[in-house]
Amino acid sequence: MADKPSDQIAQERAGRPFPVSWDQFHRDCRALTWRLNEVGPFHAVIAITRGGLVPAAIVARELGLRVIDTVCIASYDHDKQGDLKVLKGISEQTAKLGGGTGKGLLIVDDLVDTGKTGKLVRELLPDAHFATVYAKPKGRPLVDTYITEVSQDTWIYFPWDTALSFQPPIRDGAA
Ligand SMILES: O=P(O)(O)OC[C@H]1O[C@H](OP(=O)(O)OP(=O)(O)O)[C@H](O)[C@@H]1O
Ligand SMILES: Nc1nc2[nH]cnc2c(=O)[nH]1
Ligand SMILES: [Mg+2]
Repeated sequence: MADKPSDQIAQERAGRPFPVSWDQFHRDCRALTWRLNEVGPFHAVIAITRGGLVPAAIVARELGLRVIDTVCIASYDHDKQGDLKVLKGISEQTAKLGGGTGKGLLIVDDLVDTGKTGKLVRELLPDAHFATVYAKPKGRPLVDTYITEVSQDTWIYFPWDTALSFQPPIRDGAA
């Protein structure tokens, strides 16, 4: 049988679609930074790629941090989670700043869902502060600071994954 198109799979998976605009995302990142500003100071920001790159840039700008590193992890193929792969860890230089355990380092990701990614990063840097913009209930206990909680059956659509498109009128069956 032919595979379903990926947009159909995403639609079926998206029990509750939660689309986020650039404007909203920027606002939520700034709200996250207000909270983080009370917790720091931090030596460096570590973005979990790729989704963490955008919030990390905004948070780093607002906190005045210029040392930014990445942990590169691949897990979801679009909306299906496979095995986690650490494609790249943090640099030796950043590891030193965090005393080997991540103390004083700020890890940023766009969201936690099942918490698998967060758990892996926590194992790498147990004393780092882990912040996400959005959190679903299963992953929430792994996060130190987040802004908005959404239900586990929500699928968040980020502005870098979406584009404006025509919507049929509600009366004609639009969701
Ligand atoms: O809590 P979890 O169930 O582990 O899911 C959360 C992770 O899933 C997404 O990343 P993804 O692996 O899709 O890669 P991307 O950031 O490159 O889009 C998201 O950006 C988080 O990093
Ligand atoms: N875009 C997106 N990626 C995810 N990865 C895990 N959960 C989600 C989600 O709700 N939205
Ligand atoms: Mg990610």
